[in-house]
Amino acid sequence: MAHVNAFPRAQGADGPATVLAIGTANPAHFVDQMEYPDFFFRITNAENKTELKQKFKRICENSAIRKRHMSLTEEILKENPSLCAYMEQPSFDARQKVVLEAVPRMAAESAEKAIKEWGRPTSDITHLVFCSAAGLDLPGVDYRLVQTLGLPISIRRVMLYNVGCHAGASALRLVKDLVENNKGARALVVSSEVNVMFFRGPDDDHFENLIGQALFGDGSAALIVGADPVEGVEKPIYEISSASQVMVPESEEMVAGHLREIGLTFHLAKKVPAIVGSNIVRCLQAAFAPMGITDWNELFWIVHTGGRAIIDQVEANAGLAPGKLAATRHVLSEHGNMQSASVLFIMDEMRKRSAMEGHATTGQGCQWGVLFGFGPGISVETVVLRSFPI
Ligand SMILES: CC(=O)CC(=O)SCCNC(=O)CCNC(=O)[C@H](O)C(C)(C)COP(=O)(O)OP(=O)(O)OC[C@H]1O[C@@H](n2cnc3c(N)ncnc32)[C@H](O)[C@@H]1OP(=O)(O)O
Repeated sequence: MAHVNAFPRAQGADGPATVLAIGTANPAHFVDQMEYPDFFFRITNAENKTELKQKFKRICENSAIRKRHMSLTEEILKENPSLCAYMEQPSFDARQKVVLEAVPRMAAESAEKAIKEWGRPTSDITHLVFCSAAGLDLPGVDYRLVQTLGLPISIRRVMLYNVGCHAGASALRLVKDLVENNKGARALVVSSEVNVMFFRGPDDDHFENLIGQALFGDGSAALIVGADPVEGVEKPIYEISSASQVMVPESEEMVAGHLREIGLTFHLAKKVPAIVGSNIVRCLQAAFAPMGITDWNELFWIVHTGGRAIIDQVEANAGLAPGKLAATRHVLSEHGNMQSASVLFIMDEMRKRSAMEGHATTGQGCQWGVLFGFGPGISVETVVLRSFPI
């Protein structure tokens, strides 16, 4: 009988996990946030709900969102009236049809961009982490990506499916463990999100549905992550220095989603922004105790674009100077809430604007940074990043 020592033991990397490339993609179609209330109430045959429309309009105006990219075009919505109903008609099949085309297409596009920036052959990719909150299909989008991108069939795949908005940060936490414990590993991390599962018409008694209709947009982001970058070949962007997760006590139904024949119904409590805000300093203290950092303005910041009020609460509770959340607010404005992809988009925006503004590091001149992912329950992911010189 073979002894257990006959199996090769994984050897750890020397250094920490490092982001080596980032790519993003969105559907070409987008909606102007100021024009959206007229479109939304027209396409859902709800123009008689004038008071509700006025309130929706105010929320769109206060959302700090300029535009959102969407897979759902007017043509698709007209062809599938069940998507425009509130909850009267089963619509799961119609939703799945859009999801099954859009999610892998955007995923492949963002991954191709990341691989191109990275500059090494796809045969060097050893792990694939894929996350999405949209739809279910087997084999999953991870499998399809291996085929489309020509990745090795021996690639080690992990799916983070229907985790929620914090999954982009969860993927960073997971990939840190994967690449630091497998010497030479190179992981492709892909998030691809569409808001197709929960698009629906308005209802007088369910205002939180309309909050969601005002916030979410579609997008995909991909990263290449590995430890010990090869000098002269790979260009490090951020080190993933630590990653932790916490469940906010007694928050089970604060943010919740339930998948039914009518698609995904969700619950958003009014106090979500306040609760997220009141937990921020505790998470920062735990994450930055090893470095002795207590001034949160010393950090560069990446915050999930849950909604303008959530970002405001984080800013106020951490006592941040104006401009600290500029990259986050820019992604909110241009894309809305792209669920798990949002924080990965902000990582990209942060390094690009750092270079454009002439900063010394990829973190707007700061050495250390924090990335916050928020999701259902209320789950909070805190990731400590270290920038690199530009
Ligand atoms: C945890 C995560 O972050 C994970 C996720 O991504 S899930 C999505 C999380 N996002 C949210 O929960 C949205 C947070 N909210 C916001 O960002 C802002 O409220 C907004 C941009 C949507 C609107 O901005 P605003 O107009 O300044 O907000 P505010 O004045 O508080 O609310 C406007 C109205 O909506 C109502 N409202 C706000 N949130 C509501 C909710 N969750 N459910 C029902 N009604 C709500 C308010 O009661 C208010 O109604 P009245 O005008 O009748 O008083």
